[in-house]
Amino acid sequence: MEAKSEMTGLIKIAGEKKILLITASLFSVLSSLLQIVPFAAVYKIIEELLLNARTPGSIDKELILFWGMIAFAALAAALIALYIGGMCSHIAAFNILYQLRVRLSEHVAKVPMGYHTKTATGELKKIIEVSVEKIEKFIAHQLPDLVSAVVIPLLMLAYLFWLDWRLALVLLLPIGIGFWLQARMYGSENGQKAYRDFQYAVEEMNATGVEYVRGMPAVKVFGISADSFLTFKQAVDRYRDISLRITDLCKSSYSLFYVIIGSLFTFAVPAGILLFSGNPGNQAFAITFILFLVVTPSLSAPLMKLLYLGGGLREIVEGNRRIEAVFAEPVTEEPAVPRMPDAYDVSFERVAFAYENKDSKDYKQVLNGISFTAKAGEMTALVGPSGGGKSTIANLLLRFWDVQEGAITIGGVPIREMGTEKLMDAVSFVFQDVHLFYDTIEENIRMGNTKATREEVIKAAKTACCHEFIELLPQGYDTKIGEGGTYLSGGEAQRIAIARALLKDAPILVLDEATAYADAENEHKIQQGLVELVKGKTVLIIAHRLSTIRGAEQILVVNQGEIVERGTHDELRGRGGLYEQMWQAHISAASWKLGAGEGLSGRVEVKGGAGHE
Ligand SMILES: Nc1ncnc2c1ncn2[C@@H]1O[C@H](COP(=O)(O)OP(=O)(O)OP(=O)(O)O)[C@@H](O)[C@H]1O
Repeated sequence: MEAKSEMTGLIKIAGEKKILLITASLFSVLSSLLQIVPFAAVYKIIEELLLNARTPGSIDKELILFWGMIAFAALAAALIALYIGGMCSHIAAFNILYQLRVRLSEHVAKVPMGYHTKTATGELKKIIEVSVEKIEKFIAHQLPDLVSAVVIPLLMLAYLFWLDWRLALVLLLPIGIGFWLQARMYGSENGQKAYRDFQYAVEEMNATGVEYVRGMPAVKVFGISADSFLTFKQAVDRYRDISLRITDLCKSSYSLFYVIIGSLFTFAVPAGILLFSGNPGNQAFAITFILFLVVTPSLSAPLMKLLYLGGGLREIVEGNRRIEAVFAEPVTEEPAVPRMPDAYDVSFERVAFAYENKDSKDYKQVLNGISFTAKAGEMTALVGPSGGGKSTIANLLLRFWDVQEGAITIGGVPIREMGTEKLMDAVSFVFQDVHLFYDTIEENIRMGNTKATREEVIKAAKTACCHEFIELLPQGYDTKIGEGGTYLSGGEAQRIAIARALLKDAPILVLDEATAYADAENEHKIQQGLVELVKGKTVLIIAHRLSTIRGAEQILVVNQGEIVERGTHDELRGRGGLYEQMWQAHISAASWKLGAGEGLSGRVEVKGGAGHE
């Protein structure tokens, strides 16, 4: 049933360019028909030669020349028809490719942001690039080929039946057996599973191979070559095993198919001799028999092609299944009339959330009874051990996923009722992993507010402490990121993200403090940029360095999906709980560092706090 719906999807896609595809198929059939004409011409020539074999002088040379010209003209016309058919199928294919990619992109833009995890993004990239490309190849090349691979043998067989149905019937038998063997093999559950496994094994091997090469620096630095190579090796081993399994499964039916279809004329020979021996004087039969011997080898080629094209078809059916799976991904529910709040307090009310494992359909509970209010104009910090659920809380505010229990509101309006667009207008975020687009620095900053002037972009860049390093780039603000070896450091990229957020100037700000940029100068500059950014906003910050959020109006300690402590820095320190332990750990780690930093509250503080000189 599944395979049927996959084929339906494929036909639906192809149906969008029906006229072009029908034209392509008609020209392909016309070309196939024209390719048969030379055989008829040869038949006529052989007939003329044999009928006058005893008196060569009476051979009608003009007739031979005529049929020779017909054969040539038919071949030339077949080529032209093939060309026109190919053009139509290519135009259809590229249009379908374009529409499919646009529709896929539009759809994934509407699915919840939580869908775009690293694995899903990799998978999506593969679907948009590889699977869609395969459909293009199939429509542009294989569909016309498929039409002619079906039509040519059918026409040839019809012609052979017309010439001599007995001999044609003898040919039909091995063809039937050959295809029955193939259908039995590929149609079996075993065959289909092996084929699916094979595709996954190829993809896994490619992916781990790329990962292995990409991770080479880490592999060398940490001397983990054996481990990282192991994953790749295991993928190659799996590919080898499944290839052997498929070979084992296919070897008899494929060899038989190849031998039978490749030597069709050997079936015609004994039958022909048998029929001829019954009536040795039948010259007309002798001519027909010779023609059978000439035509049957040409019948094998399209039949073999049919088998090869069947393989291509299976591949795109699998690709189409994945495309359909993306379209089946539910989109974020949008309200009919989006509501915009008039205040910007953020409230979580008894929020519970579990991640769904799509493969096993299991749920992993990560948040329970989360309730807090982040007041407008104040900073609320989320701290706590790794894996406690801080990022999940921040992501839920951005509607990466919808909560399963409780509600999240902004100024009293549930975020579901605001709609994605209005929610995105109200919230800016600066994550640890900053994505920079292949565009100029100026445009990368302007993404925060597409209407901003160049002066406003520069002002934001200055506030975010980016201006200096941008000015040093070859073309300043017009430098394209990723071109001519221009790449930014992690710290510089984060400052660009801060400039973007400054330009956007949304009333709510979600910050995931960077942990990676240990270099003191970068860190100091990021902090400076942030001080400006957070002014007057509802700030929700995931803090990894407690010194950054000492001045926060509210600190929430998140552990194992629950808020276990809440208060200001001084209140929490006095309680001697998890926060105090974290603080002690923080200052003993910080005491190893030298230099001064500035907290987000704007207060200058000495790294390491008490006990550090
Ligand atoms: N996309 C996801 N799918 C499934 N589980 C997830 C996903 N993202 C996070 N988790 C799990 O949810 C739990 C909470 O993770 P979360 O990233 O929210 O914690 P965190 O406190 O922000 O951690 P860290 O400080 O290390 O970033 C963890 O057990 C994590 O493995």
